[in-house]
Amino acid sequence: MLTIDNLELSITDPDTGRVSEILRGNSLTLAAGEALGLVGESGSGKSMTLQCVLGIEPPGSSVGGRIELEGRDLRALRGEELRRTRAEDLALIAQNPHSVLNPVLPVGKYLMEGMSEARSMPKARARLRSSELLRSVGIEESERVLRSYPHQLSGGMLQRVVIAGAISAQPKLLLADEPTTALDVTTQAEVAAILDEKRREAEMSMIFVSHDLDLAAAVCDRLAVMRYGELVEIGTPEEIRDAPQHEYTRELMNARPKLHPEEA
Ligand SMILES: Nc1ncnc2c1ncn2[C@@H]1O[C@H](COP(=O)(O)OP(=O)(O)OP(=O)(O)O)[C@@H](O)[C@H]1O
Repeated sequence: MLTIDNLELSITDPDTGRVSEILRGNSLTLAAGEALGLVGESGSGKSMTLQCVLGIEPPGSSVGGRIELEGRDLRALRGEELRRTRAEDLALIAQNPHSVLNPVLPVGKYLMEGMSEARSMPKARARLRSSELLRSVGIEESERVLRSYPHQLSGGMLQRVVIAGAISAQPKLLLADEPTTALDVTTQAEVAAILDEKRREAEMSMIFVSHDLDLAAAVCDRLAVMRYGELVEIGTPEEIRDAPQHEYTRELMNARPKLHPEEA
């Protein structure tokens, strides 16, 4: 459903004129309903890859290559078609839920606005649906949460709200950028499990950016390993774990914390 072909990104510094090569001609495909984990160290270009899919790369960027969503050239879309594709077909779950939620609006309003825009739903129906959605991501006191402002809720709760909102728009492709990194460890596992469950139920495709190889392996069908802007290896979590082909993948595997000392 998604094809990325020879994606290149360079960014020119407006002050010095220096050009940095950020992505170096990467290609990958994603099947309908498939989850792909993008892993690799900080600065390897994971977030920038998502930004190119969304068409929100930083000023000074020059992008080469092609990104197709169900045969449509995403980077050629303009105006209303671009707006509609972003609202209906793609959804971003960012690391920090505060970057998505408006601090001066109750979270219920965020959910309802998303729904009314994407699905032209009447308000009362959208409110009921928001409450159902929150319960479906494990939030029991859904009415209280709908009335709460972002600063009144925990990070884990807010990320569940963002996931509920993303799923409700029934996008074709979820783009999750380190969605649990800012949460404490127990909440990380819960939120990742909810994202995984909801995505599978709705049969959505996902690109899951993470520096945590084990977490990505738990929620993804395949892993793509990035280093210095280059995609060095793609495989199933088992292939990556048991038979890594690239030296860097082996380093990444060895660098992860050992949960089970007998693995060492
Ligand atoms: N606005 C920007 N202008 C210029 N270069 C940038 C900009 N944002 C990021 N970069 C550079 O692009 C490269 C890739 O960054 P990116 O955020 O995609 O990495 P990442 O793999 O997602 O890492 P992290 O896990 O730290 O988010 C880095 O070298 C970074 O310094």
